[in-house]
Amino acid sequence: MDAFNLAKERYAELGVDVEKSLQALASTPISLQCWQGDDVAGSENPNAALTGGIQATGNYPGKARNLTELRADLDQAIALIPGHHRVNLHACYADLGGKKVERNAYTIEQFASWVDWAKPKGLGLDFNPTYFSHALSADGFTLSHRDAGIRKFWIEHGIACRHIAAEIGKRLGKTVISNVWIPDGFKDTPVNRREYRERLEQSLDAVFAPAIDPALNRDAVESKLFGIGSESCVIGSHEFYLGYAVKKQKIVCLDAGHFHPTETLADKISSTLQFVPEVLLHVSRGVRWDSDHVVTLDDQTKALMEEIVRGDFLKRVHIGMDFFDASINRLAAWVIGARNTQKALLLALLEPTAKLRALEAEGDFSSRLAILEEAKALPFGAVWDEFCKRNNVPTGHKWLETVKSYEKTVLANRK
Ligand SMILES: C[C@H](O)[C@H](O)[C@@H](O)C(=O)CO
Ligand SMILES: [Mn+2]
Repeated sequence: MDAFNLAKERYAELGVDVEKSLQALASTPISLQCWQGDDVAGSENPNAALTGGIQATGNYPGKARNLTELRADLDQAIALIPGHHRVNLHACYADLGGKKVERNAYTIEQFASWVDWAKPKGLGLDFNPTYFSHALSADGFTLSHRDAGIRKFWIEHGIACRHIAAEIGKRLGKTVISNVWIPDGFKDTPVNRREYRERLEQSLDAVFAPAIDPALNRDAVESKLFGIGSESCVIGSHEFYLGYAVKKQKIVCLDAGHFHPTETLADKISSTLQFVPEVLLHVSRGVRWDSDHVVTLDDQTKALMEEIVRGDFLKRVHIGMDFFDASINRLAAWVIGARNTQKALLLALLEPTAKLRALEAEGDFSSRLAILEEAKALPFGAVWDEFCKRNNVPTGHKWLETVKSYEKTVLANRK
């Protein structure tokens, strides 16, 4: 018997249907963040500084210099990730065609070429208004700004982006998840947090006022603990957005790097989903701070996927990645991060959850712990390899050969 069929038997002994797990994995897309391909430079002015308290560190050669290169890199990375996936766009990746268009005047016209690229591949797209790297966010404030004119500009940008997202959803026939993240915050202790948060609530109400078909676009809000330059206070904190999302029934975006290092996203899934309809994940890896390292198959990511599967939440959780590592091959970063996110999910899907639940319900916590620990030694690798084979992507580290050859033939020519 081959390794996969032996693995199937081992899992079946614990009541796990491997084929069902593989089906669930195949129908769970991962949204690949386009900004990993060019260090969050965007297409408006790729040489402008990245602001908003986020940083891509490293200078690995070959970063995409325009949308054509970025899409080619995405195509190559996606070809090495098993399953069907999505690409997460930021508004600053508008296709301006050499024209000057302000962000509050963006329409589907600036994103039509993304749709044309995605549609024949069956790729879904997600969207984000861009509230950073812009003259009107230079002092670190956008939707909560004390200047009404600046707030108006960013509200208009937010509304424009929701309409763009809805049109993308319509053209692709796939719902777009739009995520609002703003950098607003204080380096030093403010004395009027209240006023900033009241203004943020009013601005968000204005952004979300136009009714949009939820089958085309759904809105998420993303909190943060601190950023570079907003160490003392972030206006859009977790409590702020959780409260807002519960009140307005919006999607809560949980970024793995946006909490205190001793907190885990895993524990937040079931409590958040008790009060809001859906959760969007920014799967990431903070090393000592919100450093946006590439996702590894670490305990945090495994625990996160376990909670989603154990709570039967897969249909209510959108899985996206958010890291930007410029110190390694940028395609490799996408592939490593996405494959690890999927491996963590597969591990969770292969857990003998029904058996464990029954033991827990009986109060037999000794057996629960014993089975949980023994399950860690089950032959998961053979199931992962089978998933890769069925999806015509390389097993093991063989995908690296393709990335290396792409580096030599394509990336090396980008000087
Ligand atoms: C580029 C993204 O919008 C950004 O990373 C945001 O999601 C975030 O996590 C900021 O820290
Ligand atoms: Mn994020």
